[in-house]
Order: sequence, then structure tokens, then C-alpha cells
Amino acid sequence: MSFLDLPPLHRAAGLIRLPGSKSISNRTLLLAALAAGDTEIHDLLDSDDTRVMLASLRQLGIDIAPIGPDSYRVKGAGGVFPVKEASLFLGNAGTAFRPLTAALALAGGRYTLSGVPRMHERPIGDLVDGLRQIGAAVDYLENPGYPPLTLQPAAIRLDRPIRVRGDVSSQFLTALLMALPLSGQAAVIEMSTELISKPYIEITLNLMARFGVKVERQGWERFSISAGQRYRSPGTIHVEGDASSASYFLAAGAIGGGPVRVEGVGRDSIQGDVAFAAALEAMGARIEMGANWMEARSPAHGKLKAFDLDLNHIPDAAMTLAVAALFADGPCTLRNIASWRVKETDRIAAMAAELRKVGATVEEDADFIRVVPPASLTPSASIATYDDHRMAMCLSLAALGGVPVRILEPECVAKTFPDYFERYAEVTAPVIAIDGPSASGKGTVAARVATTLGYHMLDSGALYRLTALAARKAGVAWEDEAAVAAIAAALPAEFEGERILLSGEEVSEAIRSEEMGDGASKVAALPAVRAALLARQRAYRRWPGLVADGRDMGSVVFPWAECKVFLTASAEARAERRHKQLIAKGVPAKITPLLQDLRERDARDTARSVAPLQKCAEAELLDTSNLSIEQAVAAVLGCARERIH
Ligand SMILES: O=C(O)C1=C[C@@H](OP(=O)(O)O)[C@@H](O)[C@H](O)C1
Ligand SMILES: C=C(OP(=O)(O)O)C(=O)O
Repeated sequence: MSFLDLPPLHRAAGLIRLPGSKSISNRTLLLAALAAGDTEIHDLLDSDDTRVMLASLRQLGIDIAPIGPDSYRVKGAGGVFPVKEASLFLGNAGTAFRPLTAALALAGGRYTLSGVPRMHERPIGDLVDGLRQIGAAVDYLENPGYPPLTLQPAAIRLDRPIRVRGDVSSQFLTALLMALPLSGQAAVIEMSTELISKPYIEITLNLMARFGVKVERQGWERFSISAGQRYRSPGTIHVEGDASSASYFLAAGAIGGGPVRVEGVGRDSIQGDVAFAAALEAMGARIEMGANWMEARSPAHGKLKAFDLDLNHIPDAAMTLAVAALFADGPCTLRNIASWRVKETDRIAAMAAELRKVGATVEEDADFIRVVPPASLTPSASIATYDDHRMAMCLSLAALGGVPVRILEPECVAKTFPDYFERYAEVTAPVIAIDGPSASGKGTVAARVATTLGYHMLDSGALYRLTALAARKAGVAWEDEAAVAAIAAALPAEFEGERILLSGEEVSEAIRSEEMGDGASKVAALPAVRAALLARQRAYRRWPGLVADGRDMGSVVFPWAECKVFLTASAEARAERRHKQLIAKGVPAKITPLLQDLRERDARDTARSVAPLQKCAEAELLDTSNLSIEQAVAAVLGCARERIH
């Protein structure tokens, strides 16, 4: 069985650019396919759930062309799927299965829809009942009430309101709402029970409106669509970051100090799950929010507070609160979450079982869960994930209790967040930032500290040289900003102690040439390259930790680093060291011009406007003028031991 061992984590701080929203991605794909005209979709989520939707729409004859990273052009078919017979596999994607069932029931073709075994245990009877009321021919292939399904052409009549239950999943109402305009007839839906997960209906109505179809809503009981409305492409849609995915990072910030900032979703979001931030705030976490970002920090004093909340409006993000409860100052109760039982797994049972493994006392019932946090978490729990992405992502937060945690079958996160664990490491792995002037010996010290601690290593100065070299190898001109930035963003560079590798090939010497120095200064002047390298540098932050060496590691790239060292030496001492190095290599050299050179370089580095060389207030000053390398290494290790953990 596959597993991922998370190390004990003590702190979370950093910045994450979120992947696209699953709910918005799959709705937008379907609406774009049904609309008249072409739609450009940007920042689409790339995960299992959206791949099954993309593949199915293509199978149905919709032309969808990639036009850039996570961007597509969808040629809308104007309400008619070109392919009239198909067998579709929809994995475990509720947001693909339910809406496609309704749209295809009205499409006048012969289709079968199936999914993974768990999808065949997730109810769909309420939707099928609704569709049968309007004459659609929908049949169960195995168990009544559950997928797989088969659909046949049928005459659709909308002469009476459709009555549909809303207490099992809101996706049935979403599916009907999105499909009904295909009939061209006036349509009315009346809820025969209370509706759950209401904010998801708001997402549906918002996106339908962007595609030109207006729904009249009377409370949450009655929805009407007037006759003759057709979907029209709005031209371009940008998918917001996923607010449910944001919850893991915000919780990490609230538990592990913070600040953790997520970008891509904020106050202007159309997703109900941004309300998760309010729940964290009620627990005492410090939350800040902008139009397109959110940030969380631990309470100013003391622990997170216990809560008792009705979480029907945020069923997905509520799971994150169940794990945050481990860190609260008392028992926490999550109410009105019965739908958890019919999602990727029985989430109430699964959550109870796994929280107990880390030491919590848990009470569960049909629609609530109560979590009593333990005095301290049980180390080395093996967490089962039930092929449920959210179980894996939520329980990864337990490691912030300073205990190792094993996550079994971690690849299940691919449903909505394939690189979740890499991103999680980017806000939780400890960082030692070593900045300093040229020839201060910081490179050597950094490499030795990394080797001693078993940490990863980032030589940030080398990255610009590596970018120049990689561009040269790819035949890209150093002036071509977009192309060089793309290379920088995906640079296959590794630092192994003092060795530097590009695509696995050692280039430690090759990048030190005059020519690459020249290339480095050219590419470093391009803003897009700097931006790409900023993200790239942060991606070096991996478990168990990172030693980053450069000029702006503590000030710009890792302002959250727990241990910052400003390593310097007098110009005379540095000139002397450089002199010795050159002589050892057999290069003739004189001290005076070397000293002059270093002084000029220091002045330039300190005066430049972009990321100047500076000691941040919180950095420890280490003057190595009279220290050996071993003594300098010991001093940095001492600082690391004191500040990390
Ligand atoms: O419409 C949607 O995009 C969703 C609705 C919710 O499901 P329920 O309505 O079944 O609670 C949510 O849990 C799911 O992840 C996405
Ligand atoms: C319930 C979920 O997914 P689905 O869209 O398959 O219902 C979920 O992502 O938590």
C-alpha cells in the first residue's frame, strides 16, 4: 500500500496560489459546451474530476482545444451534443455525473453513465425522479436509486412544476437548473424538502447568468426559468481558486502560527466555502481578506477556541474544522452534516475513526460529530484515506501537532488537488535563510549546514545562471522574456550539497563561466523571469527543511523563515579568501584589485532597487572574519536548533 510520511511539523507560514475551483470548473465546462459561441476558460482546475468532464464532453463531440497552461477554448454546440450515442465514465465526480445526467436526459440520444464503485453507491434517485416527471427516459442499470444509468431519447413536457427533494444533495437541483433551458420551455422547480448546501446553488445561478440564462428564485423553495432562454458564451471566464482547497492552508495558518496566505479566492468569491474563514475567526484565529486573497494566523493569545456550529452551508470545508478541533481548547460540535455520509466515503464514520487514531475522543450520530481534543496528539498514526481526497488533506494537518503522521494512499488527492502535498510542504517545511555579500563564504556554510541536517539546499544566485544556461541549451534568446520566464518556472535544477545539477547533469563549473554570468545579469533584469523564479525558489521548500542561500532569502523569498542569518566578513578577509581560492586553482591574482572589486560589488548590491542586499532586523549577524568554516557552520546550526521547533 502506498503511503506518505509527514514529519512532525511545528509551524506554518507562507503563500499559496490555489488551484482552480472544482465546482466552477465543471459547471463552466458544461455551460460552455451547451452555449452558442466560443468560450475561453482560464485557470481551469486540472484534476481527476475535471479530466472526466473534459473527456466526456469531447466524447460527446464538443471541440475543446488547449490554448495555454490551464486554459482552453470550448466551441459551444448551441445546446445540441453532436454525438448521439456514447458510454461515459465519470469517476467519482459528483459535479460531472449529476449535471451530465440531466443535460443528456434532454439531449435526445442514447447514453450510459458510470463511475467508480463508490460512485455507484452515491444516491441519484431524487434527480432521476425529477427527470422522469418531465418525461425523460432514465433507467438504472444495477440498483434502483444509484448509478450506473442509461438514458434514451424521449419527449420532454414541462407543463407542471417539477417537485424534487433537496435534502440529500444540492447537486440534483444544480443539474436540473443547468439542463432545463435546453428544452426551450418555461420550467418551474419546487423543492419538496429542505434544501442543503445552499451556497452551491448560488454558484450555479451565478454561472448560468453569466451564460445569459436568468433564474427567478423564491426563497429556497421555488425556481423558475422563463421560456426561450438559451445559453450564450460570455467570451472569457476566469475560474477562481478553490475555496474548499483554501481551507487546509488557512487552517494550517490558524494552527501553526501563520501567516499563511492563499491567493485566488477572497472577499469577491462566488463560493460559499469562503465562509470557512469566518468559522476559523470564531475559533479566535486572526483572519485578513482582500478581494482575491485570504490570510490566517493563530490567535494572538492562547489556543484556538472550541465551537458548536451548524455547518450545512459548507459541507466540504467543514471537514477541515473537524481536524482543526484537535487544536481547540475544548470539545467541538459540527452539526447538520448528514450529507457527509453519502460523499466520497461515509465521511462521518471515516473522520471519527481517523481522529481517534491521533488521540481524540469522538462521538458521532446520523448528522453530527463531536470531537474532544486530546491533551497531546498520538504520534505515528497511520491514517486511512478511504479514496477520499479530503480525508487525506484534512488529516495532514494533524502533523502540525508536532507528531509524525503517515497518510495511506495519498494519491487520492488527485480528485481535486494533485500537488497538494508539495504545496503543503511549501508552507510547513522549516527554512534557514542565509544571506550575505559576495565571497562571505555563505555558499560553503549553507551547503554544509544542509548536509548536516539532511535538509534540501537552494543556491538562489545560481538559479539566474542556470536559467541563462537552460535558455541557451533550448535555443531561446536571453531577451525573450516570456520564453525565458517559462524556462525559469520549470527549471529542472537540483542542489546536492555543493554540486549543481540541471536535468540531472552536473553544471557546477559550466554556470560559472563569464558568458553565463553575462546571461544571468540579462535574464535577471526581466520582471517575468524574476516573478517565475520567486515561485520556483519557494518550491524548493520541502520536508524535512531547506537551507536557502542568497541576497534576499530572508527579506523577499522566505520572509517567514524561522532562522535567518546574515553572514558577512570584512572586505579584507573576503578578499584574502578569494585570493587563496584563485591561487589554489592556479589562477594568478593580486589582493588589491580583488579588494577594490569586492567593495564596488558590495556598493552595487546594497544600492540596487530590486531586492537589495540587506540584513533584516530579525536576522542573526554572523561575522566570519575571524572564524573557520567549521566555526561558522556550528554557529548557524546553533541558531537553527534554537529557532526551529
Ligand atoms: O455543487 C457542487 O459543486 C458541490 C456541492 C456539494 O455537494 P452536496 O450538494 O451534495 O452537499 C459539495 O459537497 C460538492 O463537493 C460540490
Ligand atoms: C463531495 C465532493 O465531491 P463531489 O463533487 O464528487 O460530490 C467533494 O469534493 O468533497
